[in-house]
Amino acid sequence: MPRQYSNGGRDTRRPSGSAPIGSPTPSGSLKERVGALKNLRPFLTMVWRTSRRLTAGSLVLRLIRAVMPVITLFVGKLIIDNVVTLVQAPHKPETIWLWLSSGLLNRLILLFLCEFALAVLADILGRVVSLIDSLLSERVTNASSVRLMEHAAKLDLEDFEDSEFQDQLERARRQTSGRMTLMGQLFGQAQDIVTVASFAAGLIFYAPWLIALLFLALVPAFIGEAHFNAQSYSLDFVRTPERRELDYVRQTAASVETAKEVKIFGLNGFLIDRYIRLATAFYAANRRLALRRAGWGGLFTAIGTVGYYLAYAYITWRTLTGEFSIGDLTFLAGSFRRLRTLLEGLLTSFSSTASQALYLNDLFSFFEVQPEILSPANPRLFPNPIERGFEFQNVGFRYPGSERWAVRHLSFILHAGEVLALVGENGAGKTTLVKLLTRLYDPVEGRILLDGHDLREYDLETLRGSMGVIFQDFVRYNLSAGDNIAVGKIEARDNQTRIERAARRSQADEVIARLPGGYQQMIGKRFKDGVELSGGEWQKIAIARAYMREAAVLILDEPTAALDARSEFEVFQRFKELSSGKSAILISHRFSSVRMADRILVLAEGRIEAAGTHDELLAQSGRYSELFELQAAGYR
Ligand SMILES: Nc1ncnc2c1ncn2[C@@H]1O[C@H](COP(=O)(O)OP(=O)(O)OP(=O)(O)O)[C@@H](O)[C@H]1O
Repeated sequence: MPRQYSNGGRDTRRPSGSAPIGSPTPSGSLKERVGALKNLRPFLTMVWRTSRRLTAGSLVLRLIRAVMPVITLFVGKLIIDNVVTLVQAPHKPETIWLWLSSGLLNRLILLFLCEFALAVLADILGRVVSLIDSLLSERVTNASSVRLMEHAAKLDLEDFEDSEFQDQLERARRQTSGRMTLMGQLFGQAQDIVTVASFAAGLIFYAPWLIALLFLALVPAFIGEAHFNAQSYSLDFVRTPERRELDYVRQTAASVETAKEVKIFGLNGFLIDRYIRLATAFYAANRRLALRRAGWGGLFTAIGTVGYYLAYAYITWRTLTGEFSIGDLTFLAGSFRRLRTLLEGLLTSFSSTASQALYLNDLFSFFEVQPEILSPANPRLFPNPIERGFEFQNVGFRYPGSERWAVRHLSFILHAGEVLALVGENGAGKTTLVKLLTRLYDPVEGRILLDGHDLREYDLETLRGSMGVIFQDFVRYNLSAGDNIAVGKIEARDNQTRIERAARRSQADEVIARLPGGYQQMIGKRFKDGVELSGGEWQKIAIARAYMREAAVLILDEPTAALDARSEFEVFQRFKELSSGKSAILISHRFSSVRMADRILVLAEGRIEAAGTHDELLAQSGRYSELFELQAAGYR
């Protein structure tokens, strides 16, 4: 059941592989950008919910700051007018002391003090606002990252295995930190609007049509900005797969996980070439856009500058005719200049806000992806104990996007308390069967029953909680040895007795006893003082996770391939003893281990080819005995 990954209403589903860099979807059209403004509301709600105090603080202080420029400029005008009056006075005192004692300077001194106080206040407010903004934006980044992780945790495995979903996740992940400039920008816009209004009020009083001239002069710059921002977004959007590949290549070329193989195979050159090829394509596309943007941007700004000088000439002329005072001239020219800069900034930031809102689509549309594997409205509780067991009834499953059935017509029962082994060649469908049993996927055909009821009727959390599964590609957590076991039941992380019991059961206790830090020892090489383990040692630790869970169903999907023959034998013998009373599945390619199971299912090409005990299957002289003989011959 292929699903559609939402991306702001655009259909970007395309065949796997990637669009060439610079392909024109999405368009980032005006309609699309205006539509994206709806994202600002949930975004601002997210900011507000993160910290009401900081958000309100930032806004209030910004509003105070907003009116300060016009007041400062006006005080400047009063100072100049006052100076002009004093200069023109017929009898001027001769020394500074006489000036001061005459009282003529009182008004000027007061105005100076005012301007000084305003400058200091503006500086303090500016610093406090940027402090608040940086604290707030860090908190918003953290909060949205947490929300992203929480949401990702709800989604299906199917989602994670889909490359388009990975692109979407990558875009969303970038937005958690990437959009923080947006917050400052929106708040800044609110502040600038108030400042513009205050300057405009002054200008309207003196020369209303100057404002019209100003707007006209700025329109081309605005349209240009909007256009290039949209282009930039669509370039970014279509390049997500390449960007992920770029990150992947960089990570592969330089990480602890890959260093061994990269060195031995001498892959550095290959990886670096690949990186350079991708990065060069990125650079070329970026450069093209940057050059066009710079060219057009320069032209549009020049139009704005012409507008400014026309207005300046007009004000100067009216000052010459005596209609405006020298103070008026400085105030008006200053207001006009500031207004132009502010409006230019505002118009471009409006356009960039609209584009950034497009980026928010990536984040919010990720939150809209809903899991399909869910608990029903009135779920059944997992039976304790399991009475009859699990029954596969004609189960078939195809991976999304695949024409081939990974398993089909599977019908068998895993009885309560039974240890069942699955054997079969690579790709036979063993892991898929386990994924279906644990509801990582739901069957496409048929159904799986637990004690007579469809698995889908049970509460998903308790169902998964009742299963201790270790896959062949289990995770090697760069955590302490104890925590590596505790992840099997993270709620019991502080229960050291339980951790040690699980370790004994999987023989991980012997591994841990040799570690310098014991259970506290950091394992894996990623962090300081980490100790690397051998493949088999990692597996023993991972198997302990299954015991840590103390679950009703135990499944080992071949996490034992790296164990030496004796260890695997012991691990499985113990697994058999410990799973008494539990239903268990073990998957292994070693017949010495498989033969311990109560019953063995032989899978071939997604179907059950034979079933029985070791001896029964040998007697049938089918694939099982053939594979057994092959392996036995290797030891003779
Ligand atoms: N995530 C996936 N998406 C698409 N196809 C998959 C996926 N995982 C497995 N398959 C396909 O399903 C089939 C069964 O795979 P499965 O992993 O169940 O085999 P297996 O018996 O566990 O093999 P092995 O012994 O190698 O672990 C294979 O043909 C494989 O290519």
